[in-house]
Amino acid sequence: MTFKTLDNLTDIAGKRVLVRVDLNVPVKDGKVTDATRIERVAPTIRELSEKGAKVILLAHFGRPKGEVVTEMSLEQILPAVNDVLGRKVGFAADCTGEPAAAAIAAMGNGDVLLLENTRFHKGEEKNNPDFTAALAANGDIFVNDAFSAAHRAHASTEGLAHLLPAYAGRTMQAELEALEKGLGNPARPVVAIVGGAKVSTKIDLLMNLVKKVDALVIGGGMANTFLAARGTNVGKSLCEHDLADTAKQIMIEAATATCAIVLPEDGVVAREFKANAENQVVDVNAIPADAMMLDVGPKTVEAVNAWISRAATLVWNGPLGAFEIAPFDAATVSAAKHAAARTKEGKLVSVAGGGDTVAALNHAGVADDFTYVSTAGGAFLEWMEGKPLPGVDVLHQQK
Ligand SMILES: Nc1ncnc2c1ncn2[C@@H]1O[C@H](COP(=O)(O)OP(=O)(O)OP(=O)(O)O)[C@@H](O)[C@H]1O
Ligand SMILES: O=C(O)[C@H](O)COP(=O)(O)O
Repeated sequence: MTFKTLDNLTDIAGKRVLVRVDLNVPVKDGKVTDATRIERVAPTIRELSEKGAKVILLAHFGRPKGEVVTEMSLEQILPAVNDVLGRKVGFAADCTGEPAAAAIAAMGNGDVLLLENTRFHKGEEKNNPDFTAALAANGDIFVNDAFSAAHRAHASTEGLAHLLPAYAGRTMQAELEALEKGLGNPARPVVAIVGGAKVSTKIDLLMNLVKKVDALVIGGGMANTFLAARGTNVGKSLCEHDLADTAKQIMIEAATATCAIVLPEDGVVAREFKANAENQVVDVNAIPADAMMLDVGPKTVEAVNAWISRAATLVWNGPLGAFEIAPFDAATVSAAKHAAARTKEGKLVSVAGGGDTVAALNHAGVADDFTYVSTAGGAFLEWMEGKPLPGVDVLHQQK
Protein backbone atom coordinates (compact mmCIF):
# COMPACT_ATOMS: atom_id res chain seq x y z
CA MET A 1 0.00 0.00 0.00
CA THR A 2 1.62 3.23 -1.07
CA PHE A 3 0.44 6.79 -1.30
CA LYS A 4 2.17 10.14 -1.33
CA THR A 5 2.21 12.20 1.83
CA LEU A 6 3.21 15.72 2.84
CA ASP A 7 6.79 14.42 3.03
CA ASN A 8 6.70 14.44 -0.79
CA LEU A 9 5.61 18.09 -0.83
CA THR A 10 8.70 20.20 -0.35
CA ASP A 11 8.94 23.14 -2.70
CA ILE A 12 5.43 24.50 -2.32
CA ALA A 13 5.83 28.15 -1.25
CA GLY A 14 3.19 30.18 -3.06
CA LYS A 15 1.42 27.09 -4.40
CA ARG A 16 -2.36 26.86 -4.04
CA VAL A 17 -3.07 23.67 -2.13
CA LEU A 18 -6.67 22.46 -2.02
CA VAL A 19 -7.05 20.52 1.24
CA ARG A 20 -10.13 18.32 1.72
CA VAL A 21 -10.93 18.26 5.42
CA ASP A 22 -13.92 16.91 7.33
CA LEU A 23 -15.59 19.76 9.19
CA ASN A 24 -18.83 17.83 9.61
CA VAL A 25 -18.72 18.46 13.35
CA PRO A 26 -21.55 18.47 15.89
CA VAL A 27 -23.13 21.91 16.25
CA LYS A 28 -25.72 23.09 18.77
CA ASP A 29 -27.27 26.57 18.69
CA GLY A 30 -24.69 27.64 16.10
CA LYS A 31 -21.72 26.52 18.23
CA VAL A 32 -19.37 23.60 17.64
CA THR A 33 -19.79 21.19 20.57
CA ASP A 34 -16.92 18.82 19.72
CA ALA A 35 -13.91 20.10 17.81
CA THR A 36 -12.09 16.74 17.54
CA ARG A 37 -12.30 16.60 13.75
CA ILE A 38 -10.93 20.15 13.48
CA GLU A 39 -8.10 19.29 15.86
CA ARG A 40 -7.26 16.22 13.76
CA VAL A 41 -6.75 18.24 10.55
CA ALA A 42 -4.88 21.11 12.20
CA PRO A 43 -1.41 19.51 11.82
CA THR A 44 -1.81 19.25 8.04
CA ILE A 45 -3.03 22.84 7.76
CA ARG A 46 -0.18 24.12 9.94
CA GLU A 47 2.47 22.14 8.08
CA LEU A 48 1.34 23.34 4.65
CA SER A 49 1.06 26.91 5.88
CA GLU A 50 4.55 26.77 7.43
CA LYS A 51 5.87 25.54 4.08
CA GLY A 52 4.48 28.77 2.57
CA ALA A 53 1.56 27.26 0.65
CA LYS A 54 -1.75 29.03 0.18
CA VAL A 55 -3.95 26.61 2.09
CA ILE A 56 -7.49 26.39 0.71
CA LEU A 57 -9.87 24.24 2.74
CA LEU A 58 -12.66 22.27 1.07
CA ALA A 59 -15.31 20.61 3.22
CA HIS A 60 -18.94 19.60 3.44
CA PHE A 61 -21.39 20.16 6.26
CA GLY A 62 -24.60 18.20 6.65
CA ARG A 63 -26.56 16.94 3.66
CA PRO A 64 -27.96 20.01 1.84
CA LYS A 65 -28.38 17.92 -1.33
CA GLY A 66 -27.07 20.48 -3.80
CA GLU A 67 -29.08 23.42 -2.41
CA VAL A 68 -27.81 26.48 -0.55
CA VAL A 69 -29.11 25.92 2.98
CA THR A 70 -28.08 28.76 5.31
CA GLU A 71 -28.15 26.54 8.42
CA MET A 72 -25.54 24.34 6.76
CA SER A 73 -23.10 27.14 5.98
CA LEU A 74 -19.52 26.42 6.95
CA GLU A 75 -19.22 30.04 8.09
CA GLN A 76 -20.62 28.93 11.47
CA ILE A 77 -17.66 26.54 11.85
CA LEU A 78 -15.12 29.30 11.14
CA PRO A 79 -14.76 30.58 14.76
CA ALA A 80 -13.98 27.04 15.95
CA VAL A 81 -11.42 26.61 13.15
CA ASN A 82 -9.81 29.94 14.17
CA ASP A 83 -9.74 28.79 17.81
CA VAL A 84 -8.11 25.46 17.07
CA LEU A 85 -5.53 26.94 14.70
CA GLY A 86 -4.96 30.00 16.87
CA ARG A 87 -5.10 32.26 13.83
CA LYS A 88 -7.56 33.96 11.54
CA VAL A 89 -8.79 31.93 8.60
CA GLY A 90 -10.45 33.63 5.62
CA PHE A 91 -13.82 32.60 4.21
CA ALA A 92 -15.30 32.61 0.70
CA ALA A 93 -19.04 32.37 0.26
CA ASP A 94 -18.83 29.85 -2.58
CA CYS A 95 -16.36 27.04 -3.26
CA THR A 96 -16.23 27.83 -7.00
CA GLY A 97 -16.76 30.89 -9.23
CA GLU A 98 -16.00 34.52 -8.49
CA PRO A 99 -16.18 34.47 -4.65
CA ALA A 100 -13.60 31.67 -4.43
CA ALA A 101 -11.38 33.11 -7.19
CA ALA A 102 -11.32 36.59 -5.63
CA ALA A 103 -10.56 35.31 -2.12
CA ILE A 104 -7.78 33.06 -3.41
CA ALA A 105 -6.26 35.87 -5.50
CA ALA A 106 -6.03 37.95 -2.31
CA MET A 107 -4.16 35.24 -0.35
CA GLY A 108 -0.56 35.62 0.71
CA ASN A 109 1.87 32.72 1.18
CA GLY A 110 0.98 30.73 4.32
CA ASP A 111 -2.58 32.09 4.46
CA VAL A 112 -5.50 29.76 5.15
CA LEU A 113 -8.91 30.12 3.49
CA LEU A 114 -12.10 28.12 4.05
CA LEU A 115 -14.45 27.74 1.10
CA GLU A 116 -18.22 27.36 1.55
CA ASN A 117 -19.88 23.93 1.78
CA THR A 118 -19.06 21.86 -1.33
CA ARG A 119 -22.45 20.13 -1.04
CA PHE A 120 -24.23 23.41 -1.90
CA HIS A 121 -23.50 22.28 -5.48
CA LYS A 122 -25.21 19.25 -7.00
CA GLY A 123 -21.97 18.39 -8.83
CA GLU A 124 -20.22 17.52 -5.56
CA GLU A 125 -22.09 14.31 -4.73
CA LYS A 126 -22.45 13.44 -8.42
CA ASN A 127 -18.69 13.77 -8.86
CA ASN A 128 -19.60 15.83 -11.91
CA PRO A 129 -16.59 16.51 -14.19
CA ASP A 130 -17.49 20.19 -14.80
CA PHE A 131 -17.87 20.87 -11.10
CA THR A 132 -14.64 18.99 -10.33
CA ALA A 133 -12.85 21.05 -12.98
CA ALA A 134 -14.24 24.25 -11.42
CA LEU A 135 -12.82 23.19 -8.04
CA ALA A 136 -9.51 22.16 -9.60
CA ALA A 137 -9.15 25.57 -11.28
CA ASN A 138 -8.48 27.00 -7.81
CA GLY A 139 -5.54 24.78 -6.96
CA ASP A 140 -2.16 23.45 -8.03
CA ILE A 141 -2.07 20.50 -5.63
CA PHE A 142 -4.72 18.39 -3.87
CA VAL A 143 -4.31 17.07 -0.33
CA ASN A 144 -6.97 14.77 1.11
CA ASP A 145 -7.06 14.76 4.90
CA ALA A 146 -10.66 13.59 5.23
CA PHE A 147 -10.55 9.84 5.78
CA SER A 148 -14.00 10.08 7.36
CA ALA A 149 -15.46 11.20 4.01
CA ALA A 150 -13.35 8.82 1.90
CA HIS A 151 -16.20 6.32 1.46
CA ARG A 152 -17.90 8.94 -0.73
CA ALA A 153 -16.90 9.15 -4.40
CA HIS A 154 -17.54 12.89 -4.52
CA ALA A 155 -15.84 15.64 -6.51
CA SER A 156 -13.86 16.95 -3.54
CA THR A 157 -12.98 13.50 -2.14
CA GLU A 158 -12.26 11.50 -5.29
CA GLY A 159 -12.68 13.52 -8.49
CA LEU A 160 -10.03 16.13 -7.70
CA ALA A 161 -7.33 13.48 -7.30
CA HIS A 162 -7.69 12.70 -11.01
CA LEU A 163 -7.10 16.33 -12.01
CA LEU A 164 -4.38 17.48 -9.60
CA PRO A 165 -1.33 15.78 -8.08
CA ALA A 166 -2.82 14.21 -4.96
CA TYR A 167 -1.37 13.55 -1.51
CA ALA A 168 -2.59 12.17 1.81
CA GLY A 169 -2.67 14.68 4.65
CA ARG A 170 -1.25 13.76 8.06
CA THR A 171 -4.55 12.55 9.50
CA MET A 172 -5.37 10.48 6.43
CA GLN A 173 -1.86 9.03 6.63
CA ALA A 174 -2.16 8.21 10.36
CA GLU A 175 -5.57 6.67 9.82
CA LEU A 176 -4.41 4.46 6.94
CA GLU A 177 -1.32 3.35 8.80
CA ALA A 178 -3.34 2.48 11.90
CA LEU A 179 -5.96 0.62 9.91
CA GLU A 180 -3.29 -1.37 8.12
CA LYS A 181 -2.01 -2.43 11.56
CA GLY A 182 -5.58 -3.23 12.61
CA LEU A 183 -6.74 -5.53 9.83
CA GLY A 184 -4.34 -5.16 6.89
CA ASN A 185 -1.48 -7.26 8.18
CA PRO A 186 -2.16 -7.41 11.91
CA ALA A 187 -0.24 -9.07 14.70
CA ARG A 188 -2.20 -12.16 15.79
CA PRO A 189 -4.34 -13.12 17.56
CA VAL A 190 -6.78 -10.49 16.33
CA VAL A 191 -9.91 -9.93 18.38
CA ALA A 192 -12.82 -7.80 17.19
CA ILE A 193 -15.50 -6.40 19.45
CA VAL A 194 -18.69 -5.46 17.67
CA GLY A 195 -21.55 -4.05 19.66
CA GLY A 196 -24.15 -1.36 19.27
CA ALA A 197 -27.79 -1.50 18.57
CA LYS A 198 -28.60 -3.64 15.57
CA VAL A 199 -27.33 -6.53 13.49
CA SER A 200 -29.13 -5.14 10.41
CA THR A 201 -26.75 -2.16 10.20
CA LYS A 202 -23.65 -4.35 10.51
CA ILE A 203 -24.28 -7.59 8.57
CA ASP A 204 -21.50 -6.96 6.03
CA LEU A 205 -19.17 -5.99 8.83
CA LEU A 206 -19.78 -9.22 10.76
CA MET A 207 -19.51 -11.36 7.62
CA ASN A 208 -16.14 -9.80 6.74
CA LEU A 209 -14.75 -9.92 10.27
CA VAL A 210 -15.33 -13.62 10.87
CA LYS A 211 -13.06 -14.31 7.91
CA LYS A 212 -10.30 -12.06 9.20
CA VAL A 213 -10.16 -12.25 12.98
CA ASP A 214 -9.46 -15.01 15.48
CA ALA A 215 -12.30 -14.10 17.82
CA LEU A 216 -15.38 -11.96 17.39
CA VAL A 217 -17.02 -10.65 20.55
CA ILE A 218 -20.64 -9.72 19.91
CA GLY A 219 -22.18 -7.44 22.50
CA GLY A 220 -24.78 -4.71 22.78
CA GLY A 221 -28.27 -5.06 21.41
CA MET A 222 -27.05 -7.12 18.46
CA ALA A 223 -25.99 -9.98 20.75
CA ASN A 224 -29.67 -10.60 21.49
CA THR A 225 -30.36 -11.46 17.86
CA PHE A 226 -27.60 -14.07 17.99
CA LEU A 227 -28.83 -15.46 21.32
CA ALA A 228 -32.39 -15.67 19.99
CA ALA A 229 -31.16 -17.39 16.81
CA ARG A 230 -29.56 -19.97 19.10
CA GLY A 231 -32.91 -20.53 20.82
CA THR A 232 -32.39 -18.34 23.92
CA ASN A 233 -35.41 -16.43 25.16
CA VAL A 234 -34.36 -12.76 25.28
CA GLY A 235 -37.58 -11.37 26.77
CA LYS A 236 -38.22 -7.76 25.76
CA SER A 237 -34.59 -7.10 24.74
CA LEU A 238 -33.88 -5.27 21.51
CA CYS A 239 -33.83 -8.14 19.02
CA GLU A 240 -34.24 -8.55 15.27
CA HIS A 241 -35.99 -11.93 15.18
CA ASP A 242 -36.29 -11.74 11.40
CA LEU A 243 -32.49 -11.83 11.16
CA ALA A 244 -32.18 -15.20 12.90
CA ASP A 245 -31.09 -16.89 9.66
CA THR A 246 -28.48 -14.19 8.99
CA ALA A 247 -27.12 -14.61 12.51
CA LYS A 248 -26.96 -18.40 12.03
CA GLN A 249 -25.16 -17.91 8.70
CA ILE A 250 -22.59 -15.66 10.37
CA MET A 251 -22.01 -18.33 13.04
CA ILE A 252 -21.56 -21.00 10.34
CA GLU A 253 -19.07 -18.78 8.45
CA ALA A 254 -17.21 -18.22 11.71
CA ALA A 255 -16.96 -21.95 12.39
CA THR A 256 -15.62 -22.53 8.86
CA ALA A 257 -13.03 -19.79 9.30
CA THR A 258 -12.17 -21.00 12.83
CA CYS A 259 -13.14 -17.68 14.30
CA ALA A 260 -14.42 -17.98 17.87
CA ILE A 261 -17.75 -16.23 18.43
CA VAL A 262 -18.02 -14.83 21.94
CA LEU A 263 -21.61 -14.22 23.01
CA PRO A 264 -22.86 -12.99 26.40
CA GLU A 265 -23.13 -15.62 29.13
CA ASP A 266 -24.93 -13.28 31.49
CA GLY A 267 -26.56 -9.88 31.26
CA VAL A 268 -27.80 -6.90 33.24
CA VAL A 269 -31.55 -6.74 32.76
CA ALA A 270 -34.08 -4.01 33.54
CA ARG A 271 -37.70 -3.30 32.81
CA GLU A 272 -37.16 0.33 31.83
CA PHE A 273 -34.66 1.94 29.43
CA LYS A 274 -33.57 4.72 31.78
CA ALA A 275 -30.69 5.71 34.03
CA ASN A 276 -30.54 3.80 37.30
CA ALA A 277 -33.55 1.67 36.41
CA GLU A 278 -33.94 -1.21 38.85
CA ASN A 279 -31.77 -3.99 37.44
CA GLN A 280 -30.37 -7.44 38.11
CA VAL A 281 -27.68 -9.71 36.74
CA VAL A 282 -29.02 -12.93 35.24
CA ASP A 283 -27.74 -15.84 33.21
CA VAL A 284 -28.71 -15.36 29.54
CA ASN A 285 -30.82 -18.50 29.84
CA ALA A 286 -32.89 -16.85 32.58
CA ILE A 287 -33.86 -13.47 31.10
CA PRO A 288 -37.32 -12.65 32.52
CA ALA A 289 -40.01 -12.43 29.83
CA ASP A 290 -40.84 -8.81 30.75
CA ALA A 291 -37.23 -7.55 30.99
CA MET A 292 -34.57 -6.40 28.54
CA MET A 293 -30.85 -6.97 28.59
CA LEU A 294 -29.17 -3.55 28.56
CA ASP A 295 -25.61 -4.61 29.26
CA VAL A 296 -23.58 -7.79 29.31
CA GLY A 297 -22.94 -9.15 32.79
CA PRO A 298 -19.77 -9.57 34.91
CA LYS A 299 -19.01 -13.15 33.78
CA THR A 300 -19.16 -11.98 30.16
CA VAL A 301 -16.93 -9.01 30.95
CA GLU A 302 -14.40 -11.42 32.42
CA ALA A 303 -14.51 -13.51 29.24
CA VAL A 304 -14.18 -10.43 27.02
CA ASN A 305 -11.27 -9.12 29.05
CA ALA A 306 -9.59 -12.53 28.85
CA TRP A 307 -9.84 -12.34 25.06
CA ILE A 308 -8.39 -8.82 25.15
CA SER A 309 -5.49 -10.17 27.25
CA ARG A 310 -4.85 -12.89 24.67
CA ALA A 311 -5.07 -10.48 21.71
CA ALA A 312 -2.15 -8.81 19.96
CA THR A 313 -4.56 -6.66 17.94
CA LEU A 314 -8.03 -5.38 18.86
CA VAL A 315 -10.51 -3.70 16.53
CA TRP A 316 -13.60 -2.29 18.17
CA ASN A 317 -16.86 -0.90 16.85
CA GLY A 318 -19.99 -0.47 18.93
CA PRO A 319 -20.52 -0.44 22.71
CA LEU A 320 -21.20 -3.62 24.72
CA GLY A 321 -24.28 -2.09 26.34
CA ALA A 322 -26.45 0.99 26.54
CA PHE A 323 -23.43 2.94 27.78
CA GLU A 324 -25.20 6.32 27.82
CA ILE A 325 -27.23 5.31 30.86
CA ALA A 326 -25.72 4.16 34.15
CA PRO A 327 -25.20 1.46 35.27
CA PHE A 328 -25.47 -0.12 31.81
CA ASP A 329 -22.10 1.39 30.87
CA ALA A 330 -20.17 -0.96 33.19
CA ALA A 331 -19.12 -3.63 30.67
CA THR A 332 -18.07 -1.14 27.99
CA VAL A 333 -16.06 0.88 30.53
CA SER A 334 -14.36 -2.21 31.97
CA ALA A 335 -13.37 -3.62 28.56
CA ALA A 336 -12.24 -0.18 27.34
CA LYS A 337 -10.05 0.33 30.42
CA HIS A 338 -8.57 -3.14 30.11
CA ALA A 339 -7.77 -2.62 26.41
CA ALA A 340 -6.24 0.78 27.19
CA ALA A 341 -4.06 -0.70 29.95
CA ARG A 342 -2.81 -3.51 27.67
CA THR A 343 -2.07 -0.92 24.98
CA LYS A 344 -0.11 1.24 27.41
CA GLU A 345 1.92 -1.82 28.44
CA GLY A 346 2.85 -2.21 24.76
CA LYS A 347 1.08 -5.57 24.53
CA LEU A 348 -1.83 -4.59 22.29
CA VAL A 349 -2.50 -2.62 19.13
CA SER A 350 -5.98 -1.20 19.67
CA VAL A 351 -7.97 0.47 16.92
CA ALA A 352 -11.50 1.76 17.48
CA GLY A 353 -13.99 3.74 15.44
CA GLY A 354 -17.64 4.75 15.11
CA GLY A 355 -19.43 7.77 16.52
CA ASP A 356 -20.90 6.01 19.54
CA THR A 357 -17.76 3.98 20.12
CA VAL A 358 -15.65 7.12 20.36
CA ALA A 359 -18.21 8.61 22.75
CA ALA A 360 -18.08 5.42 24.84
CA LEU A 361 -14.27 5.46 25.00
CA ASN A 362 -14.34 9.11 25.99
CA HIS A 363 -16.90 8.23 28.64
CA ALA A 364 -14.49 5.57 29.94
CA GLY A 365 -11.73 8.21 29.87
CA VAL A 366 -9.39 6.09 27.74
CA ALA A 367 -9.76 7.32 24.15
CA ASP A 368 -6.23 8.80 24.27
CA ASP A 369 -4.74 5.50 25.41
CA PHE A 370 -5.87 3.48 22.40
CA THR A 371 -3.35 3.04 19.58
CA TYR A 372 -5.75 4.78 17.25
CA VAL A 373 -9.27 6.10 17.53
CA SER A 374 -10.83 6.92 14.20
CA THR A 375 -13.12 9.93 13.99
CA ALA A 376 -14.78 8.28 11.01
CA GLY A 377 -18.22 6.73 11.26
CA GLY A 378 -19.39 5.34 7.91
CA ALA A 379 -15.90 5.26 6.40
CA PHE A 380 -14.48 3.24 9.32
CA LEU A 381 -17.34 0.75 9.06
CA GLU A 382 -16.97 0.38 5.29
CA TRP A 383 -13.26 -0.16 5.73
CA MET A 384 -13.94 -2.83 8.37
CA GLU A 385 -16.45 -4.39 5.98
CA GLY A 386 -13.63 -4.77 3.47
CA LYS A 387 -15.23 -2.36 0.99
CA PRO A 388 -13.10 -0.13 -1.23
CA LEU A 389 -12.95 3.52 -0.17
CA PRO A 390 -12.91 5.67 -3.33
CA GLY A 391 -11.13 8.60 -1.67
CA VAL A 392 -8.34 6.28 -0.52
CA ASP A 393 -8.06 4.13 -3.63
CA VAL A 394 -7.44 7.15 -5.81
CA LEU A 395 -4.52 8.19 -3.58
CA HIS A 396 -2.99 4.76 -4.09
CA GLN A 397 -3.25 5.20 -7.85
CA GLN A 398 -1.02 8.32 -7.89
CA LYS A 399 2.19 7.91 -9.87
N1 LIG B 1 -28.36 -4.04 24.95
C1 LIG B 1 -28.72 -2.92 24.32
N2 LIG B 1 -30.01 -2.61 24.17
C2 LIG B 1 -30.36 -1.48 23.53
N3 LIG B 1 -29.50 -0.59 22.99
C3 LIG B 1 -28.20 -0.87 23.11
C4 LIG B 1 -27.75 -2.03 23.77
N4 LIG B 1 -26.40 -2.03 23.73
C5 LIG B 1 -26.03 -0.92 23.08
N5 LIG B 1 -27.08 -0.21 22.71
C6 LIG B 1 -27.11 1.07 22.01
O1 LIG B 1 -26.41 1.00 20.78
C7 LIG B 1 -26.06 2.34 20.41
C8 LIG B 1 -24.77 2.38 19.65
O2 LIG B 1 -24.88 1.60 18.51
P1 LIG B 1 -24.24 1.99 17.12
O3 LIG B 1 -24.39 0.79 16.26
O4 LIG B 1 -24.81 3.28 16.66
O5 LIG B 1 -22.68 2.21 17.54
P2 LIG B 1 -21.48 2.79 16.69
O6 LIG B 1 -21.34 2.00 15.44
O7 LIG B 1 -20.29 2.95 17.56
O8 LIG B 1 -21.87 4.27 16.34
P3 LIG B 1 -22.12 4.98 14.94
O9 LIG B 1 -23.34 4.34 14.36
O10 LIG B 1 -22.33 6.38 15.38
O11 LIG B 1 -20.91 4.78 14.11
C9 LIG B 1 -25.96 3.12 21.69
O12 LIG B 1 -26.87 4.19 21.62
C10 LIG B 1 -26.35 2.12 22.78
O13 LIG B 1 -27.20 2.68 23.77
O1 LIG C 1 -19.84 12.57 9.32
C1 LIG C 1 -19.38 11.72 8.53
O2 LIG C 1 -19.36 10.50 8.79
C2 LIG C 1 -18.71 12.22 7.29
O3 LIG C 1 -18.49 13.60 7.35
C3 LIG C 1 -19.50 11.82 6.06
O4 LIG C 1 -20.75 12.45 6.07
P1 LIG C 1 -21.95 11.87 5.17
O5 LIG C 1 -22.37 10.57 5.82
O6 LIG C 1 -23.02 12.91 5.18
O7 LIG C 1 -21.38 11.61 3.79
